[in-house]
Amino acid sequence: MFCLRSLLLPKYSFTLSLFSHNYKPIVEMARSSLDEISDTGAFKRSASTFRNFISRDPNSQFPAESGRYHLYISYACPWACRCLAYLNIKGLNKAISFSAVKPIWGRIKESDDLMGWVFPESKTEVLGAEPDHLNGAKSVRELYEIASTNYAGKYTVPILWDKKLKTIVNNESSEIIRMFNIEFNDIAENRTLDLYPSELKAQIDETNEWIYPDINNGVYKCGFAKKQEPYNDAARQLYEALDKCEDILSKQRYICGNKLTEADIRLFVTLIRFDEARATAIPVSAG
Ligand SMILES: N[C@@H](CCC(=O)N[C@@H](CS)C(=O)NCC(=O)O)C(=O)O
Repeated sequence: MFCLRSLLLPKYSFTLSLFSHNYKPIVEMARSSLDEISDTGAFKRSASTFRNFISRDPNSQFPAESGRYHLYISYACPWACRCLAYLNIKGLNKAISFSAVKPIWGRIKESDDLMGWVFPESKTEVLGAEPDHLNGAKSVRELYEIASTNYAGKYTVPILWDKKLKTIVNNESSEIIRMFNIEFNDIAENRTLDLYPSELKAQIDETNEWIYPDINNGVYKCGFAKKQEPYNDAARQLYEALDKCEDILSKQRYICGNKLTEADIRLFVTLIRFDEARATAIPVSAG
C-alpha cells in the first residue's frame, strides 16, 4: 500500500534546504522566517500583513478584472504553489499572470545582509524563474517596499500584486485561494469548479484545522526549531497527522470524501515537495 511515511522518510528536512546555499547566522536575518523563534526555541510564524480582498463587485477597491493582477511565487514554496495550483485548476492563467523568483535565497539588498527571495538576471539563469518585468525589482523585498514605505514584516511569497494600483493586494495564501475559487468566476475558464462548496465547508475547515498546524506549518516547526523539545513535539505531531491522512486516504479518494477540495490542494503541495525541497538540511527522524 502507498504509505505517506515512506514517501517522506528518511530525509525529513524541509524548507531550510532552499536557503542553505547562502545560509547566514540568524542574527543577520531579522525579518525572515528563520528569525521567528520563541523563547522555548520553537518556530512561531507571524501573521501575513496584506489582507485585502479582490471582489467580483466591479465597484470594490480591488475588482476581479482580467489582466489586472499578478501572482509572484517561488516553486519551492508550498504556500505559493497552492495559489499557482488554483490559478491553473480554475482556468485563470489568461486572466492572472504569474512569475517565479529563484528557488534559492540570495542577498536582498546591497546595504545589508538580509537574505530572501531574489529574481534572476535573465530568463535563462534558473529554470522557471524570470526577471521582474512588471516592477523591475531585484528581490521580493523591493516589491514590499514599493507597496509600503513602512513595512516591517517578512518578505514572503506568495504575493498577489495589483498592476493598476502598484501594490500588494494580499500575501496570505489561504485567502488568495479563496479569492481564486470564487471571485473571478465571471472570467475563469473553469468557473463551475468549486473547491470550497457550501455542503463541505465545515468539513474542509475542520480538516484545515489539523493539517495546517501539524503538516503545512508542521514541517516548518520541525525545520526551524532551535531546541530539541519543540522539534520533538512538532515531529511527533507531524507523524501522527501523516498517519491520520494515511488512514483517511486508504478508505476514500480525497481527504474530505469523494470530491477534490481545497483541503486536498493544501495538503498536496506540502507533501509533493518534501523530498525535492528539503534534501540537504535539518533532517527529521521518525522519533
Ligand atoms: N502565511 C503565508 C506564508 C508564506 C511563507 O511563509 N512563505 C515563505 C516561503 S515558503 C517565505 O516567503 N519566506 C520568506 C521569509 O521568511 O523571509 C502564506 O500562507 O501565504
